[in-house]
Amino acid sequence: MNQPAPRTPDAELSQFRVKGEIPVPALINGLTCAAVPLLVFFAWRSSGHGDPLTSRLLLAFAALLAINAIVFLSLGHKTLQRRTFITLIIALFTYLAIQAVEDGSAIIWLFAYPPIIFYISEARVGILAGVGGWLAVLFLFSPLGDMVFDSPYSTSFRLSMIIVLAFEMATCYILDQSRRRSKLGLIRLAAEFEYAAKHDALTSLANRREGLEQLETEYQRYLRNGRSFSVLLMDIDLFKNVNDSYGHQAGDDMIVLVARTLTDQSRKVDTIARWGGEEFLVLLPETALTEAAATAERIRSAVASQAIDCAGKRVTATISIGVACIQGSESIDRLLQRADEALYQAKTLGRNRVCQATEALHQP
Ligand SMILES: Nc1nc2c(ncn2[C@@H]2O[C@H](COP(=O)(O)OP(=O)(O)OP(=O)(O)O)[C@@H](O)[C@H]2O)c(=O)[nH]1
Repeated sequence: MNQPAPRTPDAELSQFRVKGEIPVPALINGLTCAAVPLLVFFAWRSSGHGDPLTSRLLLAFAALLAINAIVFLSLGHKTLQRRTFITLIIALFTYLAIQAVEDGSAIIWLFAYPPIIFYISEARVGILAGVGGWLAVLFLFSPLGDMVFDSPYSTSFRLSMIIVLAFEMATCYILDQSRRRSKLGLIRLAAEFEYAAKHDALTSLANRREGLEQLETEYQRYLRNGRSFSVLLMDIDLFKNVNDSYGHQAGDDMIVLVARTLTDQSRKVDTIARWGGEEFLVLLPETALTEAAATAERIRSAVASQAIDCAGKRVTATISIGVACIQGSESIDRLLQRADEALYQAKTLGRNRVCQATEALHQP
């Protein structure tokens, strides 16, 4: 009965955006806008330094980043945009490091890599890409890397770079985890608020507002496809006596017991709502009057067979039910009014019974 509020798995975090958060595609486009002129500038400098290969490659990276942004703006494919961007920046940073572009100072741009990679990827990918990048730099600066690439970096620069990069990776990871946890907390809070707004706190059934919403949805479906639906309006008999004789807590227990019985006796497609204090409404989609009356009878009999325990005493309850099936072009209000009239009839006929709102007697 006490269903928890819906939970959001970590993997689905990226599908939600909290207010104020920069969307990943927008961040990538922004970084692209900043990177393209920078790359063109450094390409121009490399050309001036007599390094046409680096110049051409930097221009190629600039062009590919721009194309990636244009493809995203035309197709809107977020995953393609993100993966292409990650691939391009990994290739770019690798080239900057290995070729010691700008007399080796271009490797400092590597510090931009961890915050970007953690922000735009899932946590797992961020860790893999971050640690992978750091290990690649470690290899480049190792004696083995020296043999392969012959880098010009000094020993003290290598040492500082490796340590500071590891420090930055760890800091980015911690901050990113904190950001993700905060976001998850906000999403869960929003889900709990939404759940509380639609459900009754005592029984966890839909509340009256949610019941009316479902009724409206079913009504619109009926207007479209003509498939009738029915409602059961029910009320616990002489409930005031339970409160007066056994206390308010016993009354609450009785309400919970009836709610649980209704849930057990209904289909998954039915909506069960706590309509008022000791009043409930069951919405039966695609159900005619005869079928609805049979369901009501089954519910009535199930409730009558249950009891709550009050200080060792078995206290039973009965309910009266009014059944109505939508007809013609009547409104929801009119349908509920007919169900209410049938419920009133069940009460006046002696309670613990089901009464149908017959079409002949109750034309809209
Ligand atoms: N324990 C408890 N009592 C409630 C709750 N909501 C409403 N009630 C009580 O339910 C009682 C409803 O009583 P009435 O409307 O007079 O009807 P009844 O005694 O059920 O009699 P009939 O409907 O004519 O069979 C009132 O005493 C309300 O105080 C609730 O959430 N918990």
